[in-house]
Amino acid sequence: MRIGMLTSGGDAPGLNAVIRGAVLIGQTVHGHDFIGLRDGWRGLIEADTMPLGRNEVKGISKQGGTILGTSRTNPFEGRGGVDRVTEVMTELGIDAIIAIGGEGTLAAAKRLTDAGIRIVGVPKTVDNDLDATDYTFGFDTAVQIATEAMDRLRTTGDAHSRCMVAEVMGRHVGWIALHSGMASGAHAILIPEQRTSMEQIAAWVTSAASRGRAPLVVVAEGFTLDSMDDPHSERGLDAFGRPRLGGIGELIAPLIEERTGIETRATTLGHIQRGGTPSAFDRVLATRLGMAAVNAVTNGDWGRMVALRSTEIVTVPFAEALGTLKTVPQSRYDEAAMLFG
Ligand SMILES: Nc1ncnc2c1ncn2[C@@H]1O[C@H](COP(=O)(O)OP(=O)(O)OP(=O)(O)O)[C@@H](O)[C@H]1O
Ligand SMILES: O=P(O)(O)OC[C@H]1O[C@](O)(CO)[C@@H](O)[C@@H]1O
Ligand SMILES: [Mg+2]
Repeated sequence: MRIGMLTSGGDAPGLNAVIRGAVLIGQTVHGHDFIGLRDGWRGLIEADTMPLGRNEVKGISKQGGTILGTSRTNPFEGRGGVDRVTEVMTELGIDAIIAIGGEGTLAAAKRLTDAGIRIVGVPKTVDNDLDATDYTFGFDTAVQIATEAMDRLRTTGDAHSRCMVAEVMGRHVGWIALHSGMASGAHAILIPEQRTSMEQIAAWVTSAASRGRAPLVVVAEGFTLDSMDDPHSERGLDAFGRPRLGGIGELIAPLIEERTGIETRATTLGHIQRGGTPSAFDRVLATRLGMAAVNAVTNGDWGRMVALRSTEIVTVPFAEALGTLKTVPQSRYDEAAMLFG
């Protein structure tokens, strides 16, 4: 079979390991050949391709980013649509597509599969918010990067007896904040799932400072104070028309200072969390997902994505992956909150 492969949506460390795992197992075990579709669905709609063989995937599992490029192109907009996708696949001799992306990419893949296009999905998001898989690759790396940054913020905070606010990614869910905050011993972790008042945050900060600690507050970009209607956004809209988040840390830092009298500084980690070399865990998970995606293509498991369940890689229907987001359960937040202040 000739398999077209694309990466779509925000990048995540491990994308290249998926690509390598798929190409190696696909060529050596199943005799498939591969063609790279550049910049997500755009490459499919515009028939913009690149060679994708053993040579192209040599040594790439430790590289961040994606050798295929990515975009937030909607395959149904502009020149796109089912007829155009079918036309390009016929023209390029593509029998099936492996689409690697988050819930948006998989929603587009589902619509195309429902119309008869042969697609298998690979879940991707640093936010770890896809319900059908226990973990997504990229999350472990993002948590590691964020934890290292917080360890550094704590030493400079200690030196100046300041409160440090660290903003991490997490549009809808607080997994990165919860894990990096727990790992670094944060005095408060603020996540999208839990609206919190400034009074409560100030109380945690004051409590930590009263024991001689320099307070560390970890906040996910999608967190909302109980006084806010929507997550903080000051950077316009993304290519899909959604508010770009970021800046909540800078917003709450002066409010903490005002209420506690403790000098407070904010740092936004931003895309540093998504860049650079993936952790060993993410490389292994991504490689296994890539290999499993090719097995799914070989079996004709169209409309399904590969997923991690416990230690096994399984396949689940797109619909299951798209149902609900995997939010931080109340019990996990309560457990972490016992250590706040
Ligand atoms: N329901 C949908 N139907 C068709 N296309 C969609 C749908 N939802 C999203 N898309 C398209 O898929 C693209 C990728 O989705 P999105 O930008 O949300 O990234 P993602 O794959 O979810 O990854 P990320 O984790 O970065 O959000 C969108 O920019 C949009 O063009
Ligand atoms: O800056 P970009 O590429 O639009 O991505 C930002 C978004 O991507 C994510 O990292 C993953 O979906 C979100 O946490 C964040 O809102
Ligand atoms: Mg998305």
